[in-house]
This record gives sequence, C-alpha cells and structure tokens, in this order.
Amino acid sequence: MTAPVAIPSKSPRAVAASISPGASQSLHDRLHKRDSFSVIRRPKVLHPVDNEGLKLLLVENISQDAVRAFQAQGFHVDHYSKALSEDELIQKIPQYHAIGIRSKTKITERVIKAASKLLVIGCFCIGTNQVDLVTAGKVGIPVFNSPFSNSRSVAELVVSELIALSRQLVERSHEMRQGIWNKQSNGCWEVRGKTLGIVGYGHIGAQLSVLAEALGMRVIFYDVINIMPLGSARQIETLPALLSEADFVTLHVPELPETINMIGANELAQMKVGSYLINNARGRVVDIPALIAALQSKHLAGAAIDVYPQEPGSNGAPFDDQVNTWSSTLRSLPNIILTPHIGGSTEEAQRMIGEEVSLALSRYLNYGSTIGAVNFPEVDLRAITAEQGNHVRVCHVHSNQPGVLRQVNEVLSPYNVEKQYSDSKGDVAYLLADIADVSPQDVNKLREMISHTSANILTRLLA
Ligand SMILES: O=C(O)C(=O)COP(=O)(O)O
Repeated sequence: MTAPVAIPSKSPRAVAASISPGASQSLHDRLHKRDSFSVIRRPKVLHPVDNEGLKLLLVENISQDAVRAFQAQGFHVDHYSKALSEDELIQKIPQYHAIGIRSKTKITERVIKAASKLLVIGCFCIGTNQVDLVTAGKVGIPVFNSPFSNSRSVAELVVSELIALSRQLVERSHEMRQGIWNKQSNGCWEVRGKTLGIVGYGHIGAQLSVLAEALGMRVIFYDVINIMPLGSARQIETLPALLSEADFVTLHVPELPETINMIGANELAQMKVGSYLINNARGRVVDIPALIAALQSKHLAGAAIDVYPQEPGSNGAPFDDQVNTWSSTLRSLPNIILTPHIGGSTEEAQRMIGEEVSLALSRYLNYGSTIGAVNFPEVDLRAITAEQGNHVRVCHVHSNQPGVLRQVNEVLSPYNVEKQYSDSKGDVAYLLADIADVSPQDVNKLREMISHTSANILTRLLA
C-alpha cells in the first residue's frame, strides 16, 4: 500500500468531483450528481461519436461491481483474474479503448506505444508506479486511481501485525499446527505503551495513527511535508530520529526514486534493538537482504512483509528463489509474517475501488472529465442538458505550447461556443468546449479540422 499520490489542488474554475464511495445512487445519477444545474435540467447522456462499441480490458481480478458498471453502459468488457506480462499486454492491448489494472500489471512505454486505440488507464488501487505516467500523458492518456478507498483495510492489517508480531502469534500457531505445545512469555509484549513510528502520514498512516492510539500506543510519524498530527501523535523531523525512537516502524510511502531502498542496512542499524519492521507499502522500499541480516543477528525482533520487489502474477504461482533470489531465506526466518500483497484485499475495499475508478473512467470516456487524473490537467464542464440536442463536446488534448487556442477557436468560430475550459500540466494541455447547434454532418468535419491543428495529440467529440 502506498500513501496517496499527490494530486495537484483543483483549479477554482474546474468543477470538483466529490465522490462518496458509500453512496447508493445509480452510476448515471452519480455521473451527474455534482452538477447542481442538472438538478433542474436533465443532463444529456453523451457518447463518443468516433469510437462506438468501446472495449475495456480488466486484469488482476478487478471487482465485479466495476464489470457490471461498465457493462450497464454498453461497453464490452474482457475480464482476467491474473496480471498480464508486458508481452501479453502488447499482443492484446491494440484492440482496447480502456484498461483497468491493479498493482502488478506494468504499463510500460512499449505497452503504451502498442496501444493504438487506448484512451484511458484505470489503476484500481492506490499506487500508480506501475504505469509510465509521463509517456501516457504525452500521448493523451489520462491515468486514474483510487487515492484512499483501501486505506482502512491496510491500516487494520497493520494493527493485526503489530499484535501478532509482539505476541509471536504466527510462530506459536505454526508450532501448534505441527503438534508442538510451546507456551512462553519470553519476548512477548503488549502493544500498550509502545511507540509506533509511521513513515508516510497520508491516508493510511493517518488512519493507522488513530487506531494505534486507541490501543494505547504512542504514535510518532515522519513525512516529507508538515502535516497536522491526529490525536496525540507527534511529527518527527527526521527519519533517523523516528527510527531510533520507535518500537515498531511501519512504512506507508509510494514507490518513488527517493523511496527505493529507503530502509537499508544503515536505517535498520538505527532502529532499536528488539524493534519490529512492517512493510505494506512497496517491495522496493526495503532492502530485503539487509533486513534478513538484521533479523538473523536478532537486532530486529520480527518483521511483517506484504510486498516484494518481484511478485508472482497469479494465485498458485510459487514464491521461490526464482522470483526473488532471497525468497527461501526470508521464508525460513523466525517471527516473520509474510503475506501475498493482501493489504487492500478486502471485500469492502475492492467494492469501493471498483465503483470509484469505474466512475472516473466512465466520466472520462463519456464526458471528457479528467477530475482526479494523476498525470493530466484536471478539467471538467457542467453538463450539456437534454434540451440542448445538437450540442457537441470537444475534448482536445494538445501539446502545451503558444498559439494552440487561437487555432482551435478559429475552427470553432462559425459556431456558438457555449462554454470552454482548458488547463495544462507539464507538456500536456487539455481543452473541453461545448459547441451549440452542430449538425450531424458537421460533426466529423469539426473533429477532422481540430485533429489537424499543429499541436494536436488527441481529439474526441462527444454528442
Ligand atoms: O493500492 C495499492 O497500491 C496496492 O498496493 C494494492 O494493490 P492491489 O490492488 O492489491 O494489487
């Protein structure tokens, strides 16, 4: 699990989408919910004019709620339970307009280059490090994720690991399953009064902070930005200071160049003798051979690991030295809890993520909205109403360079532009414009002309 990817604050002129995952409205109602105008006037349901019959590829066992939500809109959905390798993706992706993945499927530059029809990528999880976000943005593909819907599930898993580690629960259970009675209190502790050090105080870290205090723990945290501590938690200035004070260290940071091997031999040496390490973030954040050494020397009393640099792509696949050279050594250590990347794997989290990310993808495919995209300017427009029969929405992704809007507005000048909004992020800019009274014969002509402007990356028309 990772802390949320920082989403730039929304422009005051962009319409913010507030999504309440527990809400029970239909997808259609929710697609329009945030537009107060639509309460009075019925919104028109838009469809892409040039790619009818949208095909979606969902991999890694994404929730059936998402499958149903897409099917209800008439999209064709192909659903796989396992992750696909780069070569498998390259072979399949050319026919799809959208793909939904979780943490394991890597959308590399090669995959994106092969994805000639791809319009949007949905990460049905928090982390987006498995996607080449820059390349996707450059070819006009926004990437959406679920910034917090599995946070509670991860925080609860950490609570269980805190107690299980400090009571050597997995060891005792393993012995009993082998018929060995080994009642002992040596090296077993209550968590009450112990110090929990949280590295990364995002949605998961903050949620965990509250739960841990309810157990009577002292909570300290380290984060690269200043964050208001919840309850009696305390922000610590530096990582070494946190490591040297905590009895338990738990990691909740995204995988970034600066977090890879963030916990190595030096950091482990800074941790207290007899302390514990918990990693439910990303496998490459911890230098595992160094962790193995720290456990073997008994400097650490235990560890719980849910994520690994390399992970098998499907259930039933072995977790052995072919996957990571040290797998069997790790498996042989005492008081280590190893789980197969299950931090966000609860019914509740998967259902909420399925709803949230399918909604974001549908909003983009049908209405052009990029609110919540992690690699793209966030743009939305209030709905076209059902009465506005011949209105057309232009969605124009272009290079962020001078003179583009002049060219595009030149093309639009014979029409009445009801509303338009554009924003940029890095090299990519995105314009949404609603055009009145476009005859059906003119629609394709309009798309052709805008597509031929010099900075065009991708132009879609919705009507
Ligand atoms: O949300 C995340 O980033 C996770 O690591 C969970 O990944 P998963 O959906 O279980 O593949």
